[in-house]
Amino acid sequence: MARLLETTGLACRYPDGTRAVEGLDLALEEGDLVGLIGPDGAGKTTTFRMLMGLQRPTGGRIRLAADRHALSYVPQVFSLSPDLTVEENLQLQARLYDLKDPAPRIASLLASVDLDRFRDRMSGALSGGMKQKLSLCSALLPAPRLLLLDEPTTGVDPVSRREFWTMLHAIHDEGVAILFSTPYMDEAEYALRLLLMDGGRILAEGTLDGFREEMGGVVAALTMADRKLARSQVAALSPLDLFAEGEVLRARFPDQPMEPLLARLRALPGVAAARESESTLEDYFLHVLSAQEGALHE
Ligand SMILES: Nc1ncnc2c1ncn2[C@@H]1O[C@H](COP(=O)(O)OP(=O)(O)OP(=O)(O)O)[C@@H](O)[C@H]1O
Repeated sequence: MARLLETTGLACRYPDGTRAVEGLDLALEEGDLVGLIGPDGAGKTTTFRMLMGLQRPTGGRIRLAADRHALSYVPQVFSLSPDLTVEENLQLQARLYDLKDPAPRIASLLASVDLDRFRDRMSGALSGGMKQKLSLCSALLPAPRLLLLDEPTTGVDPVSRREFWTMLHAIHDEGVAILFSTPYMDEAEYALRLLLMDGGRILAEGTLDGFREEMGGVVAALTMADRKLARSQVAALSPLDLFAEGEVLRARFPDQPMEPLLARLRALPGVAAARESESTLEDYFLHVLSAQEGALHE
């Protein structure tokens, strides 16, 4: 697969001393559909801004295989004019990209995201989901080979989110490589490859199945009658990982038959119920973070 973009040791330290990105090695290729997953403040936006040439790196380098127009970007915040209609915004962008005869392309892009009915609506009056679709059309106007999307679904309702992912997959099927960021762990399922980012660094790279295999073990999800008691009782069984997710306690144990383990857990004081669970990306994130903390304290 042809390499589209590569960074080595990419870093950004803001003037106030914040190290937003540290030593990022990233390679994106044709056919890629990569999710950059990390909590608020992980350094995702800063990474995108550096890739787009909007933020000057303070270390490392970026190599673009194709020319800059092969790269398009949908920023996190709606950045088209609210005072222009949907169609006018795209006409303006087409002019900025110096596209010849853009009308048929604008029409087909609007139809592909079901926005053609709203072409005369002021962009500022669109819903969050519709604004996202318009931003997507704008980014696709110059027919990019690589599309960068910074948290495209943050603040979008669940139905529109699903619809947005269907559209993105169609775009990917047409041969556009995609790098998206998200703080939502459940959106990992939409990516073919995952990069987990925190504190300006990539903590892990791979697939959800690969992460599950690496972690190994079996996971039990416990409902607690008494949180404190349940936690200390389960901790006494020396699980590999243990953390609370809302009202549920998740515990990962070494590989073993599930039913006897569940029976043992159900019998513990403070535990109301126990069932088998599949490892999630959140489990892996916490697993990696706690392994790092462990390494720091060794
Ligand atoms: N202009 C700036 N000056 C100083 N620090 C900044 C600046 N912009 C971002 N930061 C800090 O850099 C770190 C990374 O921020 P960044 O916006 O890249 O993260 P993010 O993963 O995109 O999170 P979010 O979803 O909150 O935007 C954070 O600690 C943030 O507070």
